[in-house]
Amino acid sequence: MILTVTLNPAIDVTYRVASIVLGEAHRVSDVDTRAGGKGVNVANVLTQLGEPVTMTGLGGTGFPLMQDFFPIGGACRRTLVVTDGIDGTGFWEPGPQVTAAEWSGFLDHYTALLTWSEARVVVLSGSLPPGLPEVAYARLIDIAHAHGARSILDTSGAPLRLGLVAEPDLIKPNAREMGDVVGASRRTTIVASKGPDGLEATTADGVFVVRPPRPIAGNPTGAGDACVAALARGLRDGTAWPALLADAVALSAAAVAAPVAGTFDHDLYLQIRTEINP
Ligand SMILES: O=P(O)(O)OC[C@H]1O[C@](O)(CO)[C@@H](O)[C@H]1O
Repeated sequence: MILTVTLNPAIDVTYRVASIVLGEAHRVSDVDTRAGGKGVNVANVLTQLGEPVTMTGLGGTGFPLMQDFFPIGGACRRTLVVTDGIDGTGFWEPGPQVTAAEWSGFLDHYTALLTWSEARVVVLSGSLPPGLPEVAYARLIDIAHAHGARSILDTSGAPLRLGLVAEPDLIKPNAREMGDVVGASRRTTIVASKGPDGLEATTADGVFVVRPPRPIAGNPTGAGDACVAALARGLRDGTAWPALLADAVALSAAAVAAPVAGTFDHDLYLQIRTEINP
């Protein structure tokens, strides 16, 4: 089983417009509203792939997908993506203020989940809401490792730099985040996402690069989450790096082609997977 952790989930709103012009008013042709946040998107992609997954995190008021989320008193944030079908522009609210008692309650809840769920891989994704310590991810990685689970960390800035101290098994920085991973332990695999140029994995077995066979237009929001879903499945199964990266590149591209984050175009995924064929 794969456990995804979303400490700062969101109600993701996606607006479709004909084109985006700064300083102008826009007529919205389509509105999509759904529960999101990076770990939720990873879990949704894994579910569509038929993989067993459990979601947890901090569920503020108004967050509709409570399941194994730990309830907190603040309101769930919203995020907004405006897309013209060729690209997307995102606006991320900061999230609710989390109290020390809520964080401590979540740590107990998370430890209990790891004890009974037999999670083999824990995916920790996204920003931290206000009030959480910047070492939050390091703490959660330590607990995951103590329960025999492997860990994937997908975040940025101080939570990423401090999370590295706990030696996550895998991180997935983009070009902007590469400066944050300079001190990463040799035990941590770095899968650098290079946008349209694909993925480069620096691993204990060497460096592997896989590029998408052709450019895909659409809404790139959530493509990184689809990539993490493939990496989590591959880490759980011990898939060899060339095949694992091909899977992650194909799933990311198929997510760009889907209109909203947390979904992907299944036919395109299989097609690109065959085209890469490592
Ligand atoms: O947690 P953050 O880094 O603020 O990112 C949140 C956002 O990222 C996405 O997961 C896309 O990757 C959106 O669904 C949105 O909720």
